[in-house]
Amino acid sequence: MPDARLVDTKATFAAFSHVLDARLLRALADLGFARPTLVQTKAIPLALENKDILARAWTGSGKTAAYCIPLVQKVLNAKSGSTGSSENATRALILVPTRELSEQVSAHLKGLLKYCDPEIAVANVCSGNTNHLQRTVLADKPDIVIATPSRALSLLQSKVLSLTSLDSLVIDEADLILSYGHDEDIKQIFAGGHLPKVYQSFLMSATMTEDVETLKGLALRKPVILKLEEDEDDAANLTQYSVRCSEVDKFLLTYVILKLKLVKGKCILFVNDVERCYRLKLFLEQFSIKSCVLNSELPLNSRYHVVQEFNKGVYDYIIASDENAGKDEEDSDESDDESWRPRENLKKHKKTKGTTKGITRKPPPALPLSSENGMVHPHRPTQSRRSGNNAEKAGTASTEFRVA
Ligand SMILES: Nc1ncnc2c1ncn2[C@@H]1O[C@H](COP(=O)(O)OP(=O)(O)OP(=O)(O)O)[C@@H](O)[C@H]1O
Repeated sequence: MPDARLVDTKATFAAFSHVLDARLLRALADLGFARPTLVQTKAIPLALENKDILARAWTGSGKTAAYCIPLVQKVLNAKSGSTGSSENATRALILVPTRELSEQVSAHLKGLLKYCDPEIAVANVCSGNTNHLQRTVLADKPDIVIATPSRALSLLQSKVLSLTSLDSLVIDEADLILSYGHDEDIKQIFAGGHLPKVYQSFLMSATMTEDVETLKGLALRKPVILKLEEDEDDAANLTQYSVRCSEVDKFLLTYVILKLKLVKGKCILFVNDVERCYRLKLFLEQFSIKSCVLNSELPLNSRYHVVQEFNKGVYDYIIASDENAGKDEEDSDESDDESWRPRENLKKHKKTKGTTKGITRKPPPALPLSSENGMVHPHRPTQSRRSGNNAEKAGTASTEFRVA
């Protein structure tokens, strides 16, 4: 449920009955969506007028439905035969940075399509299905495809996915997608002749970053820009402290900070490389401070296990490394886990130092972590950042600090 301040109290979904299919309205009612959020009120009619949209609104403000509702409606229109052919064709592609998000979007669409099944088919090609299964699913030309850019590109290049009938392209989490190492893939999707000449694009983002500007140039033509957040940026909610000390004192200082509870509650400690994770863990163990280690050398299952243990309270401290272990993730099963990418916080941190631009197929696959109510998630939490802030006020959220 979005923050009450993000809901449009003057609007109802019923007011969209002239543009939205009754089945969609029924599904929205079943989902408990009585009123649209602000971003939905603005985006839905504009999207149905085929405008390119850049929507910037807080996490948890309902951006997913803001593009999914018009997407579904447009597919229904196209399939009704009045505005197009009823032949099977992929008409919408939703690009997301991580598999986790693809699952959320897929679940959301499933709810919206409750009464349109089987008329509209959705394929989430980020999920753990085998290539063979994905080929079979895509052979039926599902109406809506959800993919990470790397997956979409490989399916396009192998001609398993065809976008010749594409009506709508969505880039969700546009502020994160490039920092998750997808920049080359995205460029190739746009430059590789995979897209038709005319289609509508949506860029959905929680923040306005240089990456969003880059994507805007690539994906949008004369977009309507919806800016539905206050001019408050994340940094306004953060306090950053730094202590200059010698290398030999760093671990000791970390111990003192934890021991004296200068940092309260759960804590994520960032270090520069994998080896240092273990060194700091061993160091803290000498003082009976238990911690767990999280880095890109651990297998996927272990990483999730570590995060779960942290969330359950088995450990109060995660020592995490940003270092890219350098393994070729492209062909392994784990390549699907694109949640193992730098966190937006890290990106912003680097940005302030002016070092993020020109990302190629990098970047250090830092951490899939974000914290919400003290819980760590392998992805940015879906709740409003504001609720995260409240949690911090309540003293329950985790803290992050860097032992460089
Ligand atoms: N109009 C609405 N009425 C009630 N609940 C809603 C409405 N729109 C969205 N929600 C719910 O609010 C929550 C947050 O929505 P959503 O995940 O779409 O936000 P978002 O802006 O896309 O966030 P993110 O930036 O993380 O992608 C979800 O649980 C969603 O089901």
